[in-house]
Amino acid sequence: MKRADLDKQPTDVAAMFDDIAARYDLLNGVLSLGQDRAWRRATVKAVDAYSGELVLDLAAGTGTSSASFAARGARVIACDFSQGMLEVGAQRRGGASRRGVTFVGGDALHLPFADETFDAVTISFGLRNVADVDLALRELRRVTKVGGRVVICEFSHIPVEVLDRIYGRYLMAALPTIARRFTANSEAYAYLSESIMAWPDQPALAARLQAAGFSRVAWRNLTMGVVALHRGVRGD
Ligand SMILES: C[S@@+](CC[C@H](N)C(=O)[O-])C[C@H]1O[C@@H](n2cnc3c(N)ncnc32)[C@H](O)[C@@H]1O
Repeated sequence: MKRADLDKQPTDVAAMFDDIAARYDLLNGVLSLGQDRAWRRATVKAVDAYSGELVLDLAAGTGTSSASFAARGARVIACDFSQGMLEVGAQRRGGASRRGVTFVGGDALHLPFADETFDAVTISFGLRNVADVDLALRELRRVTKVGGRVVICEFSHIPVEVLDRIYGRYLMAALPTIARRFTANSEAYAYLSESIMAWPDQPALAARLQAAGFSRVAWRNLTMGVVALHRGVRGD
């Protein structure tokens, strides 16, 4: 059983997701108490992709969100460095390039795309897992066209302290226990809890987006801040 630690060594992270790929989407629904669908709908709305646009869905995993962007007519590159996640995604869609979604292997820290390629770039529940968040943000900016947009959907923090503490208890105690019933690799879900607790809050992530060169940065809380949607624009 593979699990990553908070140093997020790329080989450990990729191996962990290879390991859980087959049950990944099922577990998302269970552990989020069904909220994941609403989070994805909000992300699709924020990306606001339209017909003819080229969208990068980075750390796309099995391409669950990528499919929703493509359903609006955009062409979507679903990029990830876990071969296992990409394979499950391609299998479910009947091929590695089908119905507007093309699965591509690639590392967020060295994106295999030319400068200013995409109309919009987005990453859902992926940024928290990369070893160098600031480098990944700079890479996202590099491949975005001038005037293009970035949308980050990531677990975050509930701004009301007492609620955040209760949520922290769910993360550290209940979540791995529930995961144990559904997957042989419950250790991966202990990593999930730890990495959420250690993740920067909403204003701190916004500051890092700005430091990476995005402008008009703003965010919106979903489920009281359990998840936050950050967005920004590449200004020049
Ligand atoms: C929690 S999953 C999210 C998958 C998908 N975006 C979703 O919303 O279901 C995190 C994904 O990030 C990918 N990932 C983590 N670090 C990465 C990196 N440096 N480059 C590319 N993908 C990465 C993992 O392989 C995994 O598929």
